[in-house]
Formats: sequence, C-alpha cells, structure tokens
Amino acid sequence: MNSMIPVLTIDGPSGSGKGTISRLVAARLGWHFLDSGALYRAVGVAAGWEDVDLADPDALQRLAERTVVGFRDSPDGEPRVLVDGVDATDELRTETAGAAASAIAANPGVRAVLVERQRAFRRAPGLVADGRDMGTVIFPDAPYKVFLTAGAEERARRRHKQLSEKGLEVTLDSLLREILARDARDAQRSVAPLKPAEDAVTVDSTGVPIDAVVERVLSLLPDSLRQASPAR
Ligand SMILES: Nc1ncnc2c1ncn2[C@@H]1O[C@H](COP(=O)(O)OP(=O)(O)O)[C@@H](O)[C@H]1O
Ligand SMILES: Nc1ccn([C@H]2C[C@H](O)[C@@H](COP(=O)(O)OP(=O)(O)O)O2)c(=O)n1
Repeated sequence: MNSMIPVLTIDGPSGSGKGTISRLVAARLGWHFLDSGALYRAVGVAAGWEDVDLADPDALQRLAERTVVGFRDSPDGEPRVLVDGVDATDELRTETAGAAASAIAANPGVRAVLVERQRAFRRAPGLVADGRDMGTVIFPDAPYKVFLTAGAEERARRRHKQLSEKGLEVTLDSLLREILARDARDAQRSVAPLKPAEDAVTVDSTGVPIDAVVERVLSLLPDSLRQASPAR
C-alpha cells in the first residue's frame, strides 16, 4: 500500500536550503525526490509562454491541467525540468518564475490539480518531498517532517550567490525584498499556507554548513532507513 512507503517532508521559505538538503538526503537514503516548487514554477513559466493572465483563476487551472512537467537526471545532480517537453530549467530558477509561482500557488484550483501529481511521486523505497505544504497537506501522514528555516538576510545572500554563479545579475537588496514579499504571500494565503506541520521538527540552518544540516535531518530517521539502497 502506498501509505506504507516512507516520506520525509522538508518545507520552508525560499532560500532555506530545501532543494539542496532534500537532494542530498534523498541521495544518501537512495530515495526519490519531489521538487514541488518546480510544478508551480512550470505553470508560471507556461503562463508566460502562452500569455495566460495570472489574474484569471479558471484559465490558470486549465493551464495547470494541460501543462506536462518532467524531470530528467543530469550529471551535476540538479535534475533538468522539462515543461511540455522543453528544457526550461534555467528559466524556472529565476526570481521572476519564483514570484509568478508564488502568485499562482494562491489559486485553490491550481493546487487541487497538482495534489495527485505530487502524491504519485511516493514510490518505493521512499520519498523526500520539498515544498511549502508537503507535511501539512500533500503527505500529512509522512512519518518524518522537517521545517527548514534560516534568517531572511542569509537566505537572500545565498540566493544572490547562487544566481551570480549562474551569471544572473540581481542586487542583494532587491532579492531580500522579493524574498520577504514571497514569504508573506506564501504564509498568508488561505489555501495550504506556508507553516510548520504540528508534528514537524524545525531546523534552523542559519550559519550551519550544508553537510551539518544534512546530518541533522538524517538523525531524525531510524538507523534501519539510513542504509542507502538505490532509488528505482
Ligand atoms: N546551510 C547552508 N549554508 C549555506 N548555503 C546553503 C545552505 N543550504 C543551502 N545553501 C545554498 O543556498 C542556495 C539556496 O538553496 P536552495 O536549496 O535552492 O533553497 P530553497 O530550495 O529552500 O529555495 C543554494 O545555492 C545552496 O547551495
Ligand atoms: N509545495 C509548494 C511549493 C511551492 N509553492 C509556491 C510558493 C513558492 O514561493 C513558489 C516557488 O517554490 P520553490 O520551492 O520553487 O521556491 P524556492 O526554491 O523556495 O525559492 O511556489 C507552493 O505554494 N507550494
């Protein structure tokens, strides 16, 4: 039965390290990985391509229904994301796509379309799921839940470094403003707001190196699960 397959949820605000930590933990465990934000970002990018009005909830829901998102492994460990068959990985990682995703994600119709698609990622031997509502809405029965945080200035610095390394020039100030605006919108929306699940363990990664965060998260799982087996 699907509910027998273990899930580790990692929710938190932008730049807290969810994607990085989730991928590393999934690799250590030999589990699958769900980047749920990529699904919302893909609808945002598709809206730009098809000129769909972000303020039209029905049009957005229909767009979410027909947008096909695929993930393909890549040698650098960061999976490529295909939107309707087109590799849109670089476009998806921009702050413009993040802001569009955050706006779209407040739409209950869009969220409803994506629920079952996200649950389909739960496959043996296990799943690490990264997002905003993984522990609260999508996998409420997950046995392991983390709420990953870090101070807003540090998150903005991390994002700034990440984008600069990709050759994208954005000022630190504008990134901090965008991150704070996105935090507020994601936490204040009425449907599936960003908040820790009641049974989540909060991990503050401010000033904590990536490998130490990975170990902290892995320490929440029993030894028996920490024996890596290849993901299928
Ligand atoms: N604990 C950490 N310390 C320093 N940098 C980190 C840490 N965790 C993540 N990062 C870096 O911060 C950036 C944003 O991380 P990411 O995983 O994309 O966050 P999120 O998925 O929560 O938005 C990446 O460049 C990543 O390497
Ligand atoms: N499970 C999720 C995942 C993302 N979202 C929305 C809200 C976020 O601001 C955007 C983008 O999410 P994503 O995780 O890709 O963004 P960050 O990497 O944290 O900056 O999508 C959501 O509402 N629910």
